[in-house]
Parts: sequence; C-alpha cells; structure tokens
Amino acid sequence: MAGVDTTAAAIRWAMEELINHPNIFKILREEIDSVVGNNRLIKESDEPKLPYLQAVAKKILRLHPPSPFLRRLSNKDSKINGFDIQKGTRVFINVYMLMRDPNCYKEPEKFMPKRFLGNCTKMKGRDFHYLPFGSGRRGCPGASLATSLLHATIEALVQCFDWKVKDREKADTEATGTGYSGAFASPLPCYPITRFDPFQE
Ligand code: HEM
Repeated sequence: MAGVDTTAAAIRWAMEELINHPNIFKILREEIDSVVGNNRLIKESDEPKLPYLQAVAKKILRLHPPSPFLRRLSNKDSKINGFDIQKGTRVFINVYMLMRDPNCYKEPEKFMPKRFLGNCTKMKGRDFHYLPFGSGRRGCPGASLATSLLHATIEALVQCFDWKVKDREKADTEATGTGYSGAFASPLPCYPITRFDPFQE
C-alpha cells in the first residue's frame, strides 16, 4: 500500500467535500481561526483542541476510503455467515460498503462530521464498522502519521485559501474512476484565492 497515494487521495476527497459543503467549511474555519489564529499554521499540539477538524478527517476516510478493500488469506477452514471458506482462500473485505452500512450509520451517504464528535472520536482497532486503516497485525502502520498529515494539510488549505470551482457549482464526489486508491472519475478544477499567507513577514 503506497502511503503517499492514499494520503493524497484522502486530501483531495476532503477538499471536494468541503467545497461542496460550504456550511461545514465555515464551521471548520471558525474552529481553526479560534484555536490557531491567523499568524501561524497548525502545530501538532493543536490537534487535540481541534475536534471538528478530526471529525472531518475521520468522516472523509469513512465515506471515501482510499483503500476500499482489505485482503486476507484464510489459514483454516471456517464458516462466515453460513458460507464455507476453505483454507487457502483469498478473502476480500469490502470496507467501502461496510462503512456505508445503514445498520451502523444513519444516512450513510451524507457528509456530516458532527456525527463523529463526542463518543465516536476515539476509534479503536476493533471498531469493525470503521476500518479505513484496516485492522489487526496487518493494519496500517502509517495510520498516525497519515492522520497528522491529513489534519495539517486540510487545516492549511482551509485556513489560508478560499476555494472557487470552475464551471461547476459542485465537485462530483459520487463518480469514481477505476483503480485502487485515488480513483477519481473527473478532475477537480478549482482555484485557491489567498486569504492568509503564513510565510509573509
Ligand atoms: C490516509 C492514508 C492511508 C490509508 C487510508 C492507509 C490504509 C491502509 C490499509 C487499509 C492498509 C491494509 C491494512 C489491512 O490489511 O488491515 C495499509 C497497509 C499499509 N500501510 Fe497504509 N494507509 C495510509 C497511509 C500510510 C502511510 C502514510 C504509510 C507509511 C508512512 C503507510 C504504510 C503502510 C504499510 C507499510 C502497510 C502494509 C502493512 C502490512 O502489510 O503489514 N500507510 N494502509
């Protein structure tokens, strides 16, 4: 699994969803402005004080997991939901569908970060309804790094720029292309308008 690919894909999905949901963009920007202010970028120590940013990142990975399938090799004969799985069978776990299961999430197709505030903010390896980084011994070792990268990049893109989409009112988040991670059917032609330059004296 290429960590750069998957992290870049998640950042792009985040920008698409935030551009499509100006109300959520506004709440996130207000949180960032109140915690980080407007004369510097986010520091690692700010992360716990930015619960809405954390919720946005988690929600992006739920709706648009850059690795939509997990792969395992069955090491013994077993039965799952009445299906016989023979030893040596390659098993694919459809994480994309799992994380859009209406039995686990109300209105699963909706981008509603506030749902991840409160109790749901702490995800553990055995929360099998939330698996963007897989689970168990082969779970993603880069999960913490990827989460911090996601927070820092989304924070900077929201804090420093306003975003305009060309020729379309909304970015198309439902159409997906072929391929494993970062599979976008169409490019996202959008323009950043500088709001704040952290590198200016
Ligand atoms: C948003 C970003 C990322 C996502 C969504 C992601 C997701 C995943 C998933 C689903 C797996 C398979 C887990 C399983 O089968 O249970 C995986 C494996 C892996 N990931 Fe990531 N990953 C991300 C970023 C990174 C980064 C930044 C690194 C390294 C710095 C990394 C390194 C790895 C490695 C080495 C494996 C293979 C682990 C093994 O097979 O034992 N990933 N990742």
